[in-house]
Amino acid sequence: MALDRPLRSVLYIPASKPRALDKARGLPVDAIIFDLEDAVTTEEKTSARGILAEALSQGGYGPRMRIVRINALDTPWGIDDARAAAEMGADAILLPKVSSPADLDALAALTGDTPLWAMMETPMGMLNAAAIAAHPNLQALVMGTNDLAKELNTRARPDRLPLQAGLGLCLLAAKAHGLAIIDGVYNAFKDDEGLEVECAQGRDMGFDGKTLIHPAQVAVTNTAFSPSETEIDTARRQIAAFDEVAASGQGVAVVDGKIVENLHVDTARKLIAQAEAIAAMAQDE
Ligand SMILES: CC(C)(COP(=O)(O)OP(=O)(O)OC[C@H]1O[C@@H](n2cnc3c(N)ncnc32)[C@H](O)[C@@H]1OP(=O)(O)O)[C@@H](O)C(=O)NCCC(=O)NCCSC(=O)C[C@H](O)C(=O)O
Ligand SMILES: [Mg+2]
Repeated sequence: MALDRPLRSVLYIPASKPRALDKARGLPVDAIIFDLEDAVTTEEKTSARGILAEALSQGGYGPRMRIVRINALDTPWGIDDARAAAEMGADAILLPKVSSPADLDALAALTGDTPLWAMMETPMGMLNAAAIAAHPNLQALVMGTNDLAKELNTRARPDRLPLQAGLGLCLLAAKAHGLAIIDGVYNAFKDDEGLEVECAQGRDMGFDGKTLIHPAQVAVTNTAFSPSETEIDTARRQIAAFDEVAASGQGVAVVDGKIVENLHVDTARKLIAQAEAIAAMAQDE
């Protein structure tokens, strides 16, 4: 299931917090994950489901993609969450701790045609990433770097070296199957500089965007995952230069001292399309 839209900033909102659910209606995020899992206490699990259903029925989220993260199906809440989420009219349902395609089969049996997203956050999930990404109902992978770090007993490092194998496997799996892939959260939500570094790393690696935990992280992330003015200018000049040489029967142009072939033009056109989609989304808000 291909998903062709901006997903730079994907904000988690605890479904138990009406004030945050309301605030999100005015935030410039590309997508929202309404969370019934880790951000919601055991005592609030059931009431959060009702609060979320009410918020989604009221609407007001505009062009933002709406995803509901349920509890795992082997928890006391998972099956009821899945059934309720399928009735909420969300754009997708996100299943945590997916370790094999069978986890998604079990969810799809409860949710029908609703598109699915998968949290990638267990060692077995990393090893089965290719099989998981091949699931027909799946639209996107979301990295759960907190759970993955816990399972691997890693130390936190700014370069995320201990997580690189898992991040890389999931990226390859997503790209091989044409899925979107969103990077994990940056926990220090008041540290803009650290967030910038981690966003740049994720963007360089090929992630489509980053999951966020606080509104203060939105601006930095949107900027990091948007094409810059320089990139847009270079892409336009590459397309023009290639069209010019192609008209005279040649297959290679040179821009800024670097060759431009048809594959580079594909990348340039994709970048321009992304910039246009971001601009269109901003107008819809
Ligand atoms: C981290 C927080 C607990 C901080 O909350 P709070 O102290 O209320 O922050 P502020 O006072 O600075 O809030 C200012 C206003 O912003 C609103 N707000 C805060 N957070 C959000 C949000 N996520 N979405 C929308 N709005 C938000 C507050 O309501 C204030 O509004 P107002 O009063 O009108 O000014 C809190 O940010 C929070 O709970 N964040 C989400 C945490 C979360 O979702 N965790 C689970 C996901 S992370 C994860 O599980 C990843 C994965 O599974 C893994 O394994 O890695
Ligand atoms: Mg997690």
